[in-house]
Amino acid sequence: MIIEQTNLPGVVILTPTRFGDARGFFSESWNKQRMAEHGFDLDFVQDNHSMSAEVGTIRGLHFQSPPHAQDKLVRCGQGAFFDVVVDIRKGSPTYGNWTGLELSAENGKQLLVPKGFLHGFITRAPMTEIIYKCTDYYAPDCDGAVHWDSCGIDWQFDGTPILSAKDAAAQSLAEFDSPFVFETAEGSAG
Ligand SMILES: Cc1cn([C@H]2C[C@H](O)[C@@H](COP(=O)(O)OP(=O)(O)O[C@H]3O[C@@H](C)C(=O)[C@@H](O)[C@H]3O)O2)c(=O)[nH]c1=O
Repeated sequence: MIIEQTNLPGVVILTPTRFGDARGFFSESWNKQRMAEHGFDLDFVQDNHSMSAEVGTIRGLHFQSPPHAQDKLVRCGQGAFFDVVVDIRKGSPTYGNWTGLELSAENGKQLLVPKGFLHGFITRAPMTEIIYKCTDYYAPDCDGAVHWDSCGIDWQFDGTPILSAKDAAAQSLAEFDSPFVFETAEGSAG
C-alpha cells in the first residue's frame, strides 16, 4: 500500500499493492488494521456503488452535514473518472481549495475524502462505476450540494456535463454557508 499526501492536508491517495499472476491480479482494497497503523482509524458502515452510463457525467459536489458527516474512501470499479474534493471547513487555510485525481479500474488508486470536504467526479469512460465506503449512513436531511462549476475546478472537459436535477440547481460556493469548522489540535479555528 502506497500512501501519498495531496495538496489538501488529510486528503490522501492510497494505492493498494496488486499481486499479478496468470489469472489477473489480487489486491486488498481495504484493510482496517493496516490503515490504523498508518494513523487512519476509520469505521466504515456503508458501501455505495453507482454506475454512470455516459462520458461527461458529473455527480457532485456533495456533502453530508453534521451529525451525519461522512469520511469516504473512493475507488473505481469499472471505467475511469476524475475525482474532485474541495475544502469547505470554515477557517481552514485551504478553504475553497480543490484537488483532483484520475481514478480508474486500471490504476486501482483510491482517494480518502475526510469530513468537511465536498466530493464529486466526472466520468471519463462509458459505463463507469464508482465504489466508496462511508463512515456514516445516508441521511437525506443532511444531504447537501454545491454547484460543480462554482469552485474554480478544472474538470478538463469542454462539453455540457450530464447532471441530476438536484446538482444542476445547487447553490454556488460563494452563497454556501458551510456547516463545517476547521479543527486544529487545540480545537476549532473559528
Ligand atoms: C447517496 C445515497 C443516495 N440514495 C438514493 C437517493 C436517491 O433516490 C438515489 C440517488 O441519489 P443521489 O442523486 O444523491 O446520488 P449521487 O448523485 O450519486 O450522490 C452521491 O454522489 C457522490 C459524489 C458522493 O460523494 C456521495 O456521497 C453521494 O452524494 O439514491 C440512497 O438510498 N443512499 C445513499 O447513500
